[in-house]
Amino acid sequence: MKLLNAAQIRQWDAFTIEHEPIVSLQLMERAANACTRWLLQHTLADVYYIFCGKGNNGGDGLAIARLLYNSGKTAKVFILESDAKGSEDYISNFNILHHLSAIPIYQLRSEQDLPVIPESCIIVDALFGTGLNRGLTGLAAQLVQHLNNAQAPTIAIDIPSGLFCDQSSRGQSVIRARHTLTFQVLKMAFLIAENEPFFGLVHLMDINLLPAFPDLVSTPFHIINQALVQRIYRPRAAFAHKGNFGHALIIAGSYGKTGAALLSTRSCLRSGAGLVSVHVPEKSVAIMQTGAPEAMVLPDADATTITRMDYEPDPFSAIGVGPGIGTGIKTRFFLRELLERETSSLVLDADALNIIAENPELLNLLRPGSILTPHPKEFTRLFGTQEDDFKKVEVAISKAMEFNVVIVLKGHRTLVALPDGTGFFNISGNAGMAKGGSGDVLTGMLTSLMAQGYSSKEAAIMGVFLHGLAGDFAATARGMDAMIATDIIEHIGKAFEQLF
Ligand SMILES: NC(=O)C1=CN([C@@H]2O[C@H](COP(=O)(O)OP(=O)(O)OC[C@H]3O[C@@H](n4cnc5c(N)ncnc54)[C@H](OP(=O)(O)O)[C@@H]3O)[C@@H](O)[C@H]2O)[C@H](O)CC1
Ligand SMILES: [K+]
Repeated sequence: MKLLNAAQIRQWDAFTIEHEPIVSLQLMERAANACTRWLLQHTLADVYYIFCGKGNNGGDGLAIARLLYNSGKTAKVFILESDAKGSEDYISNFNILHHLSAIPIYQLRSEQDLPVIPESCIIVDALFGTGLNRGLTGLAAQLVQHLNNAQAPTIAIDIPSGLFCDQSSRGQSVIRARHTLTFQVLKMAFLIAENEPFFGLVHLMDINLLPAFPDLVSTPFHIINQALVQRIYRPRAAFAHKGNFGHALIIAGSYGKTGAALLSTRSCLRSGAGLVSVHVPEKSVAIMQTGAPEAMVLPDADATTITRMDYEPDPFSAIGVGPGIGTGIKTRFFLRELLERETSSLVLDADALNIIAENPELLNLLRPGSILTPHPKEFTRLFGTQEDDFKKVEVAISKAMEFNVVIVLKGHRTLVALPDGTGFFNISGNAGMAKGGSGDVLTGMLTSLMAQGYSSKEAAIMGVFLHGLAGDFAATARGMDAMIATDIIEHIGKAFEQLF
């Protein structure tokens, strides 16, 4: 699914008005109705303090005030005054409300006008939406601070006021909402980690914008959804045999970190590969054969670390390397040797990435189509510090292009950055997965998918989606606090079932 920017969303609005057709005031009414229904269903307050700017976001707020009043609620409206005369639909809604006279309207012209906000009310933030084109200053910034200091919860309409859709809002005055009721589609701002304090829980309000529009525009960003992954997924043929599903190799573990090897191997086994081998330090062999009897074990010559490749890499259709291997000198030599040899595509994770970060020339040895799976800290070690998280997305994509690899930048909204310059955000998964071992599970899954012949793009998109979905099932079964990486593995099967 395409991730549209603010300008494209406004064009979609205009497209719907022209082709449905619907007059824009009615589209605003549709939007306000959706928000009002949500407020009536999900909030218990009997008074709503509705703060409006003078654009269409403010127009939404005025319409919501009227609809809440019609449903028996008390609404008070506060207008952030400015020299602007107001958008057409704002003015229409203002006139309707003015004639109604039952809803008090207060004009905010200076700091003295900022109202005392009772704890028991609900604040509705309809100051600025997708039309924000500069940071908030003056009274607008003071009002935002005033609302953020209030005890009452804030519900933002479309996007928290002051938050830019498509660029960083670092250092800006932004509303901190408990919930955001956003129209039709997610905005990029909601997928970026640094914005977490602002948008709270995001709820999509379907306002029936015409579905034909997104096909008419191009965008570098996409959201990974079930439909996309279903298109990638290839059901297993009934007459297939294990030879049809590739042979995956996991290279992982060191003394005290055999668990990482076990998690990667188990998740690899659970993700469909025909055969799975695992290269571990010699001392880990018994643990691996007991913990993952379906896998074949290639013991390292060294007792406690990965040091040598005493086997030919040719039979393996994909190799995952890194979980728990450490960054010792022999392991570093091993990784260089692996990168220099002609092998199938690699999935590089954890300490493999840390070794590369310390020896950046190794980046030039990466085989095209390899997948790198850094978490934000590993990403910084590899590619330096960026001034904000939007920049991080930009750098991930430019590095994917430069080295012709797929970069999976892990996080709550994992980004799959592709060498063709596009980026795919994953929206499955939950905070219960923010625990040791989750990344090892992803490495195993990606290696398994690559081994089966999925391209690195397909494997990365499908893998992060299934990993998150398995995590969501694990959270349902065990709870976010109690769930562990093994629970994610246990639910990979159920995640696959959603693709049939
Ligand atoms: N697209 C949809 O699905 C629908 C959206 N709706 C709602 O409309 C808003 C977008 O409305 P818009 O009028 O385009 O913009 P805003 O209300 O966000 O902003 C209005 C004007 O405010 C000025 N502005 C921008 N930044 C600042 C600032 N930092 N300080 C002061 N003023 C600012 C700017 O005008 P200028 O002339 O001053 O540049 C904006 O134009 C969307 O978010 C939805 O809530 C529809 O109701 C339904 C469909
Ligand atoms: K808003």
